Amino acid sequence: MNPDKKRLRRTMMFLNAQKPALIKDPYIYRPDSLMLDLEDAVAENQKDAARFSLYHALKNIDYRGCERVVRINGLETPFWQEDIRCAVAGGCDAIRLPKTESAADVKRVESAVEEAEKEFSIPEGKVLIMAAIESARGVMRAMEICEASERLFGIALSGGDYTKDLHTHITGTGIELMGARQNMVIAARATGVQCFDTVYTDLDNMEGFRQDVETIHLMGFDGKSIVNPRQINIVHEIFTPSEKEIIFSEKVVREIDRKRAEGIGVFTVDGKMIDIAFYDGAKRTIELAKASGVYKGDL
Ligand SMILES: CC(C)(COP(=O)(O)OP(=O)(O)OC[C@H]1O[C@@H](n2cnc3c(N)ncnc32)[C@H](O)[C@@H]1OP(=O)(O)O)[C@@H](O)C(=O)NCCC(=O)NCCSC(=O)C[C@@](O)(CC(=O)O)C(=O)O
Ligand SMILES: [Mg+2]
Repeated sequence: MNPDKKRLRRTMMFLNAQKPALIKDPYIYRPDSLMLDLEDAVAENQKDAARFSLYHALKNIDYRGCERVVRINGLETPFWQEDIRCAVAGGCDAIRLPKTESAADVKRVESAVEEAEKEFSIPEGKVLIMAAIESARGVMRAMEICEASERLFGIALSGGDYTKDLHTHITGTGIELMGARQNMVIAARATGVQCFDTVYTDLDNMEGFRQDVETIHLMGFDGKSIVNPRQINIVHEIFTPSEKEIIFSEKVVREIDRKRAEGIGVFTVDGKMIDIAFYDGAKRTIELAKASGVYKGDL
């Protein structure tokens, strides 16, 4: 398995691949992933120019550890195959397929990526895939989409197009996204891939943004698509375990190991009932703290 499938992706920041001012140094904001967009941020008559900038940016800029995902145009357009060739030739880490509706959609992208890897002598399996789900049909097929390819690391909800398909709109309350969010995060967990929430476009409403991120964090998402560097710190703060959570998780892991050796199954830590069911969650918190660079312990 490509180890990058499981990498940390709290923030996945969109930027227009055509705009030199945006693509020249976005790593300075330290998002976990960059999503260089060839789709909706690029006007129809600018697709060639955007691909040209994208290729040169991927070839020449050191993005200093930020993952480089390229959002290609949809399969219903004449652009997507050339988008994949340019992205793979440039050395991207992953392809984001918009408007995914079925496993067959993912497989078409998988074949094109395989061909491009051969054509440009890229090691086989290097380029990963993520699928954005932007319709009711896609949400209902989330599980088959998650299982469509060994290269697929995750699925992402795209709320703008999805709510349009649902005959509603983004309200800021999250009510209109509830069913899709729940269905997608369950499908992702059931199949062992990651799950990402949609963008929040009301850029000046930071309190609303914080509430939105807190909600999706509690729902079990791995991270969020974002559109602006001002959104990064809030997502990282909420998705990075706090010192208190890390210390408690360490105690839980150590106590479960100790008590298990003594033949004791249920006990308390800091006044809270603990048994084996808490082990994996505590371990996950420690792994997340390590991946986020905030772990100082020795577990
Ligand atoms: C919104 C705005 C124009 C505001 O610009 P402003 O300049 O007013 O912002 P400021 O805050 O003033 O910027 C302060 C400094 O940060 C720099 N800076 C800003 N944004 C940056 C960035 N993204 N990357 C790097 N740098 C950035 C800026 O250059 C400045 O640098 P400097 O001048 O040096 O100080 C800008 O953010 C932006 O373009 N965002 C990305 C938009 C985009 O790609 N949309 C398509 C994807 S969504 C979609 O398609 C819907 C979806 O498909 C979604 C789904 O799939 O989930 C669905 O269906 O829902
Ligand atoms: Mg969209």
